[in-house]
Amino acid sequence: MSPLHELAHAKINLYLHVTGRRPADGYHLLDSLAVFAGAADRLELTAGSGRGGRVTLDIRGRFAAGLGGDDRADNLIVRAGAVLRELVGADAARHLPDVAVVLHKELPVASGIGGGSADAAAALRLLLRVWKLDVPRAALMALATRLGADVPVCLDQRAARMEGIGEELTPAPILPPCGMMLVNCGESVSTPQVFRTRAPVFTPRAVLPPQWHALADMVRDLSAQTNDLQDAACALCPEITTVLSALRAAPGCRLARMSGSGATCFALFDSPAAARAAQDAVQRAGWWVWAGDLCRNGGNPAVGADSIPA
Ligand SMILES: C[C@@](CO)(OP(=O)(O)O)[C@H](O)COP(=O)(O)OP(=O)(O)OC[C@H]1O[C@@H](n2ccc(N)nc2=O)[C@H](O)[C@@H]1O
Ligand SMILES: Nc1ncnc2c1ncn2[C@@H]1O[C@H](COP(=O)(O)OP(=O)(O)O)[C@@H](O)[C@H]1O
Repeated sequence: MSPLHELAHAKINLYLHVTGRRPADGYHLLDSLAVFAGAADRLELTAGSGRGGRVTLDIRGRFAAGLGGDDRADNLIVRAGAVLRELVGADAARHLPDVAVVLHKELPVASGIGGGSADAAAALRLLLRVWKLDVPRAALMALATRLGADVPVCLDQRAARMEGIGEELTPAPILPPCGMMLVNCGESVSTPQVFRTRAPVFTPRAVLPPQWHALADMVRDLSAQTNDLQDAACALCPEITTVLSALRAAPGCRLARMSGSGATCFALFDSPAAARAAQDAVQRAGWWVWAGDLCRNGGNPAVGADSIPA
């Protein structure tokens, strides 16, 4: 059988408000607009002849070393296989084909763009296909949430508003044409540490229109919103401030901000071409720079339906 392929796109938080805390576990409640950039990891899955639904993983690509070590059990791709086997039950899992996955890791690790979550979601999409499973959408979303708060939004890879801890998804405003640049300085930032370091204040949820017709409208609204984790991340990793200054000085930049808990920052431009044209002005030694378009309309209509077709 020839390999199946999936792209795991970078998730960008255009704004991120911390609106409260969950009493049960202290997790922070968020209001965030997540969009997906063309930048992506690539997954390749080949089914083997063995049975039992085992998932083996080989990691290659620019950021493979960031996921070092030979023990793959903790990798979100392998864990996606484990939660799906658990869902179908031990008896049925015995008959599932073993699979070999190759992850081409092209997104920086632990960098606020949800690469691990996107990989987990891509693995779920591939496993549902190769194992011919028909899982109702609600069950799939619950399973994705167990893997991480960002995994549900990565299943569809469609722009969405995220609330709760990320698992409450509603459609995003229709986005205007624009281009995006992403810059990561090479330092990973710890998400729990950023949450711990932030000032203990909350921001109300944003008011969003159903559509932004032009980039200027979206930039005007986003300018009134914030990433509430940015100051804490800059305090922990001062180079983020340098990245933001470089993006703001780039020709054609309309807005620059950090994504998620950092350290990756994004900038918006009038078009993908304008973003690409500004790339050289921003590039510094050791920085990862990507420029291009957003994913539009989502890449996975199969998981947009009520259930996953076999
Ligand atoms: C901040 C966001 C925004 O999209 O993105 P990233 O920076 O990860 O891309 C996410 O909410 C990241 O969610 P997730 O990826 O599940 O975070 P994890 O690494 O599992 O969280 C690690 C720790 O951060 C804290 N945490 C995380 C999420 C949240 N809503 N409240 C929290 O308090 C908790 O202490 C948790 O144990
Ligand atoms: N396939 C994977 N890709 C990236 N990180 C992974 C993966 N599997 C497990 N992880 C772990 O998940 C953590 C968060 O990674 P990632 O999703 O890249 O962060 P972020 O959401 O901040 O961009 C990392 O500390 C990493 O060790």
